Amino acid sequence: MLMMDLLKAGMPAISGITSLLRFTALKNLLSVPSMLTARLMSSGASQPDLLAIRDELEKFEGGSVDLEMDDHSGIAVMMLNNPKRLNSLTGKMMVDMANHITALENWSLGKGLVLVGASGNFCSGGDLTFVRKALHYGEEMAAFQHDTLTRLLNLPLVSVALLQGHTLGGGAELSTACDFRVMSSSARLGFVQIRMGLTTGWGATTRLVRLFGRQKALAYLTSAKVFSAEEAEKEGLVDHVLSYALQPEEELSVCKDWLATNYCKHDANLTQAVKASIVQCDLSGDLVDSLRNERQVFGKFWGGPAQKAALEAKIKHK
Ligand SMILES: CC[C@@H](C(=O)O)C(=O)SCCNC(=O)CCNC(=O)[C@H](O)C(C)(C)COP(=O)(O)OP(=O)(O)OC[C@H]1O[C@@H](n2cnc3c(N)ncnc32)[C@H](O)[C@@H]1OP(=O)(O)O
Repeated sequence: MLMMDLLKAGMPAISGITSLLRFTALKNLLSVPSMLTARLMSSGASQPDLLAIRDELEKFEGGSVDLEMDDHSGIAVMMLNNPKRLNSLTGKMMVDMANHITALENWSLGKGLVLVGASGNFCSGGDLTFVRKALHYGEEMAAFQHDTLTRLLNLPLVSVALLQGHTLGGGAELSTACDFRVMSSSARLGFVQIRMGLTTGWGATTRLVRLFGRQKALAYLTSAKVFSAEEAEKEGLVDHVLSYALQPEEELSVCKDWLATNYCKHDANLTQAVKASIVQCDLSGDLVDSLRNERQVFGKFWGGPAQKAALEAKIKHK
């Protein structure tokens, strides 16, 4: 879908070089089957009905995901915005993110993307208010998130997650769907799903094995260790730690510069071509099979006794 179609679909007017996209109900945006869906169809597996799932998820309101696309620098910022709940994701935020990724897939001037949370926190996972109401809907939510985050990973842009404050559970999963991770020196990062009576719901098992190998993936997911920035850098979990105490907005600006000066300094067409070639090399049936298996396992635990006990216990992942 082209930018013109987005405008027709009801986006606010674009002013100057910055395209500020805040929209909630672009129902047509997901009508183009994504690469992942197309592969599921061609592999003959039963196809998740992403449009129906999107309509269900949209009912779980709260927060937003906002997108700013700067045509001049070619760098976009996608912000998770649910700060009172440390930017944990509601169903509506998942739908917002999916819609924005469609816009980014069609951004011809784009080179890079920063994924960040509002007010100094990246994301503390699924919004537990949403989670409690959606205990019947685990595999469907997982299918939707797998599609969205595979599309994020495969964007023709160089992406970086800026990890500030808390990056926990699903938040840590989101960070693995970006090409790079930059971490604030005081931030914390942990794959705490097992403490919540769960396996990964948003595809991080598959991505962690591909990124760091099976041994590290096993260690992160079974220990539920919450890493400091220093520990995360030593592990290779993050690519860069911001060295001095800055305000969250200053860190965003430093992170954008880090991305722009290192990986987005060349022509947009070329940058996109390099990323698209890498995605092409990386695509294999294994990814689809692995994600399908991952969400079937997740579906067995979601809504089960261990998750319910964890929700009762109101655990803090310190
Ligand atoms: C479905 C995805 C699933 C997955 O597959 O991975 C998950 O992500 S499950 C969720 C995993 N995340 C959690 O379990 C986070 C639990 N919260 C904590 O551990 C702590 O809140 C914290 C993140 C360590 C922060 O502690 P602290 O600095 O002491 O702040 P507060 O605890 O007072 O938090 C402030 C405020 O935010 C609310 N909050 C935090 N996380 C969530 C969340 N995931 N969902 C909803 N709300 C969240 C917290 O309840 C506080 O609100 P108030 O109580 O109203 O002040």
